[in-house]
Amino acid sequence: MKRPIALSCGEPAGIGPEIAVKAWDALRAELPFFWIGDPAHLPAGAAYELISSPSDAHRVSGSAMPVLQQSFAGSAQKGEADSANAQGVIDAIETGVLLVKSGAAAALCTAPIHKKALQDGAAFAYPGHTEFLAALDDKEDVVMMLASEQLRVVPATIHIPLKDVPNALTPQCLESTLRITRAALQTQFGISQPTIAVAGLNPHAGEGGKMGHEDDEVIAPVLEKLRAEGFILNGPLPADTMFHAGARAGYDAAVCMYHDQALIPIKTLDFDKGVNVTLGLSFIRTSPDHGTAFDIAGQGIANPTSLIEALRMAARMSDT
Ligand SMILES: NC(=O)c1ccc[n+]([C@@H]2O[C@H](COP(=O)([O-])OP(=O)(O)OC[C@H]3O[C@@H](n4cnc5c(N)ncnc54)[C@H](O)[C@@H]3O)[C@@H](O)[C@H]2O)c1
Ligand SMILES: N[C@H](C(=O)O)[C@H](O)COP(=O)(O)O
Repeated sequence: MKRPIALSCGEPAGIGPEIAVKAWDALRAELPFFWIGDPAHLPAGAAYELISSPSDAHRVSGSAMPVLQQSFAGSAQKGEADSANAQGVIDAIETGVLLVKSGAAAALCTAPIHKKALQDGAAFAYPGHTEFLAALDDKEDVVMMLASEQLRVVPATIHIPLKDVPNALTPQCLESTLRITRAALQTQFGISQPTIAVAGLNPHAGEGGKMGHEDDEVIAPVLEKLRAEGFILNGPLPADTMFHAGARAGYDAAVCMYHDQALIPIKTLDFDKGVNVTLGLSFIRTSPDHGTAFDIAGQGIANPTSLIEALRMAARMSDT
């Protein structure tokens, strides 16, 4: 019997609860998951049933969304985070991690959190799930990949101000990112000899040093070192010509130098079906590629497709 996937509820004031119910309705006959959250945050009339253990998810899933109750101290006014809920949001993620690490759940999928709300309400010390999960899993280096059928992208630096990117782009950071990315392409995506395109940092990949030196002095030497180990790497490439269809046909994943250099192309190409997957953890974790969408929360119009694809990817990657 397939082990269920744990879905943490994310920010109650966001669209997480409503897309969870929509995802359950779409996947009820395909894959089992249980939602870690407070049923009071679900849309009125949602079909749910409380469970006491992940092993109950199968029995329930065909007719109702299985819910593992998580308590919250605040209200859940859609569209406006209540900082009193911050600890409950964090606890739901930690419960999911415990259950996946114990083997009770096959993988963890996380609904969107509102990072500032967690920082304000619970002094959350992490920029996002990725860094928090790495700490919970005692992993120094993990990688955030955004993946869809059209493109896989990895930013070498994530949730830091743009002005801090050049200093954060150390040879160690880039080498670790490339090693984790290649290993995941081989083991999780079944590509034995993956080709990875690597973006430059500067316009025109530095134009031979005329527009910056990181491309020639930091990025290129790392690529040379790894090519000597058998990595198939293209770059450093001018980022503005890496993502058209013809370019994408030439590689299996693109490693970029900072958050938006990676996320703009995939969210432009495939916002509805993009999935965020964390590589380098001891367990499988995926999430939708979007956030809490406060501007539409509670209107019942949120698109569940990215969450559905995130749950499907978690199931595929965990062979559940
Ligand atoms: N995986 C995550 O936990 C995650 C991912 C991205 C952003 N965030 C957080 O979410 C908060 C808001 O971020 P943001 O405004 O930059 O991005 P966002 O994705 O929440 O919203 C951007 C725009 O896309 C729309 N949108 C997003 N998801 C949608 C969906 N499923 N269906 C229909 N429309 C959708 C929103 O209505 C909004 O107009 C921030 O706190 C951010 O840190 C969390
Ligand atoms: N950076 C991602 C995005 O913009 O879609 C998202 O915030 C993921 O962050 P975490 O999974 O680390 O919360």
